[in-house]
This record gives sequence, C-alpha cells and structure tokens, in this order.
Amino acid sequence: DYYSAISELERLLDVEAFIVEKFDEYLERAHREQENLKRFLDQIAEQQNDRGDLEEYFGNPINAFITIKRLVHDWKFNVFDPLFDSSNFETYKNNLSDSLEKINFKGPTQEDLHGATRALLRLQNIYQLNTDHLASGVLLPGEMNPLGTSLSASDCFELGKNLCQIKEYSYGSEWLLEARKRLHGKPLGFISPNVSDVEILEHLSPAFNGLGNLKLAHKLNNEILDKKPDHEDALKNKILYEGQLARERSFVPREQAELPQKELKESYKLYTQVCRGELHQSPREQRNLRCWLSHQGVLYYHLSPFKIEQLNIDPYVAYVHEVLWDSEIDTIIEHGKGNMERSKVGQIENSTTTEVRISRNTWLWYDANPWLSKIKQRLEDVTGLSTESAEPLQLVNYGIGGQYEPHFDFVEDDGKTVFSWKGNRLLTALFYLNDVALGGATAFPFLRLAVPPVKGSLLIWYNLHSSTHKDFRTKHAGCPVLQGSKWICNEWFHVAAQEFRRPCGLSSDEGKFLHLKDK
Ligand SMILES: O=C(O)CCC(=O)C(=O)O
Ligand SMILES: [Fe+2]
Repeated sequence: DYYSAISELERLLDVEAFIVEKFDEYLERAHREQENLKRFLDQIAEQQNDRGDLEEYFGNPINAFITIKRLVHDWKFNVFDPLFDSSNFETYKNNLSDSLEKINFKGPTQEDLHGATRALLRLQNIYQLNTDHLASGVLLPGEMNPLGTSLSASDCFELGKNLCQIKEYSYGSEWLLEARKRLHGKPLGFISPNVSDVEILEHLSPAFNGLGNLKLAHKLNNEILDKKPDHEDALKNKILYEGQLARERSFVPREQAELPQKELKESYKLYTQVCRGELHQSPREQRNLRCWLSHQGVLYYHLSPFKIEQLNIDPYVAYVHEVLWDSEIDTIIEHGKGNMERSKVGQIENSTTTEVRISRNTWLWYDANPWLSKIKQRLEDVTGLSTESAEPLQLVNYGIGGQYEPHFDFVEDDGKTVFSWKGNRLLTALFYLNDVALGGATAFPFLRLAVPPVKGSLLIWYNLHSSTHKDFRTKHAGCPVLQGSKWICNEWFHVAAQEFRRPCGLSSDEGKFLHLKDK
C-alpha cells in the first residue's frame, strides 16, 4: 500500500513522472513523424505541381527514375512502414487500403525500379556520363543543372544498391560513393538522409570486393565494425576478406570478372562510339554526298518535290525531308497509342522481350486504316518500290534509355519461313515522328554514321544488294534516348514485286562483306 509511507508515495510519483516522460517522448516522436509526413506530402505536392507537360517531364531521365523510386520505395519507408507500425493508425490504414482497392491501384514494382536503374546505367555507359554530373541533373558537361532535378543520398543509395545486385560493381560503387558524399554534405530534401552511412558501407564494401579491390573492401568493412562492433555480416566478411588477403599475398590468382559477350563485339563498340559522336565519316568520305530535289517521275511532285539528302552512297542510305505533315503524325500516334506493347525480337513463334530492344510498338494495317492510303502512296512514290509485298506500318516508341542494339533487318533464310513468297526485307523506310532532345540517333556502326531524328523526315536504306543477297554492312541500331522520348514508324519493303523497279545486276553479290556478319 502507498498510504502508509511517504517513501512509497514518492515511488508512485516517480512512476508517474516516468509515464509523463514516456508520453512526452511519444508525443515528440509522433510530432516528428507528423512533421516528416507533412514535409513528405508537401514535397510530393510540389513535385506534382512541377510536372507540366508529361512527355517533357518524363523525358528527363531523372524524373522517370525518382517517380518510380518514390512509388516503390519512399512511400513505403517514409510513410506506410513507420505510421502503420503505430497501432492507432489501424483505422486509417484500413480506410486507405479500401480506397486504393476501390480504384484498383497497382503501383510500380521492384521490377520497375530495376528497369529504371538499368536505363540510367545504359545511358551512363553509352554516353559516358559522370556519376556526380548525373546525380546533379547535368547531362552535358558544362550545362548548369538543365534538368532542374537532382538526386538525394537515398536515391543514389538505392541506385548503387540495385546496380550491385546485378553485379554492376563499377557503377554501383560510384553511386554508393555519391550517396556517401551527399549524406555528409548538405542534406537535399526530406528523404535524405534516411539512409545511414553503415547501410551504404554494407553495399560499398562488397562492391569493391566484386571489383577485385580487396584491400579497400576490407578497409570499408572495418569502418562498419568501428561503428557497429557486433555487425554480423561485417564480422563474417572480415574473416572472408582477411583469408583472401592472406591467399593473395601468397599469389593465388583471383577470378577475373568477364565482360558480357556483346560488349566484346566489334559492332557494339563501334555502335557506342557512333552514338556518342566520337566516330563519324571524314569530310573526304562525305564529299561525294549530294542533296537534291526530286519529283521521282510523278507529276504532282513537280510542284512539291521530295528533298533528298544522301547520307551514304554504297550501301545507299538517305534522308527524305518533310515527308509527313504534323497533322498526319498526330493521327498516326493517336491511332496507335492505345495498343502499344513491349517490343520483342526474334521470329513470331519464339520472339521474346530482351534488353536488346527496349521500346513499345504496335502495327497499323492499311486495310483497317484507309486514312493511311495517302502515306502508303507517298512511300511508293518516294522509294519507287511496290507496297504489294510490304508489311503493315509499325509504330514504335522509345522512352528514356530506350534503344535497339545493332541488328540486321533482313532474316537469315531469305525470309522463306517467316515471309514466304514476299522474300526478305529489301528496304527499310523509317519515319521520325518527333525531334529527340538528346540521343536516339539511328546508328550504322560499320558506316560510321549516326542519323539524328528529324520530325517528319524519312530515312531509307537498302538492306540487300541488288542481287537480293544480304548486305552485312547495313547493321544498324537505335541509340539510347538520353532526354525526351522517340517516336518512329517503320515500313519494310520486300523483295517480291520489285522485279521491274529494282532490277538485279548481272553478277551475284552473295557472300560480299561476309566478314561483318558476326562482327
Ligand atoms: O530506332 C531506330 O532508329 C532504328 C529502329 C530499327 O532499326 C528497327 O526498328 O528495326
Ligand atoms: Fe532495324
């Protein structure tokens, strides 16, 4: 009992004081949580207000990444996890899940975040972008924050961690170091710093081990142990690293990380150089190229001739400018937009989605879309070929980091299995439906040619020699889109029905430039 002695009452007051203290702590924490939540919500509202034109907004690689990251990661860690843990939030939680269920909301997934990570990696790789520049929103050296967005310590951490998960230790470690730099520097936004130095080190140390820099991995691992002496993984890694270091001192060779097969290919190396503009034709090579106005023998075009700009003579590659009206472009995109699917490679029955081709596409059949007849006629007029054996029009859209790695448009067996009587793909006619802010050129690695998209222009090239044998010099690619998005439309003309329009020569071209086939 408490009444019999003051000492017990004193204890009661102590307990009461303790409870007050605990409640104070609770309120303070709740207040902090609310403030954090408020700041989080304010910042989202601000970012939502900033978005303006959506094509333009998501044309910025950093906006695309942070939007996905915010939905996959930040909401969970900043709002749902901490708040839903406190039990009085149960009612809110149920209300919220009910509301989300009602509108059938499915947010982006971890897979989306990985996709966005790989897109940034590809851009960095092909355009050789500095990590610290990209983190500050600078795509071209010298430009001052043109994207107006920069990444927080937590964004960089998430990127670095994801990159290490796919064994991209080199870029992964750079992003983790960037996260560390941003953690120690001025905090950017509310999300930062919700990542700790130890968390970064937990990924950075194994990344350097993956890169073969065992000594640095060991040193960083020790930094974890300085901060958390009983960190389980760090203790395990310490034993592992010290064992490896001891072996290394006795000259046991380590396994070397191998470059992926494709990056060893000559055409891939040339492709990245052509996309970056490091490799191009010399003025001497270009001096025989011509521009001219052509009516192609069609009366109508005497009044409004085609504007032809030669880009390569043999094999023949040319731009035809101002072929599509803006209104036609709008109609094409309007009709296809709703039916776009992730592009595949390979022949119909065993085609798959791969990193080789990252875009979405759909087909527009001429029969089903009579409004296309004028465009079809124009394609015949400009190429001088028949569309009798042509494919439907293919509409393609590439997002940030979207690309199509070097490939041939013709198929191996001259089209016997997939194209039957039509024969192989003779000529590619590619319409550019918009200008691309940065990147997205059509690249011909063996011709040292990068063709930048020009809205309304048509790019044409022959994939086959005049004897209809495959021309291996026509390997080509779509460079990754660095800023903006890219819309194109493909038409493939086939061999059949062109007998009188593109006659063969007297000799066979079979096997010419065969050495380029697998290069
Ligand atoms: O996107 C490009 O510029 C090239 C597209 C291409 O080669 C194709 O779709 O076959
Ligand atoms: Fe192609």
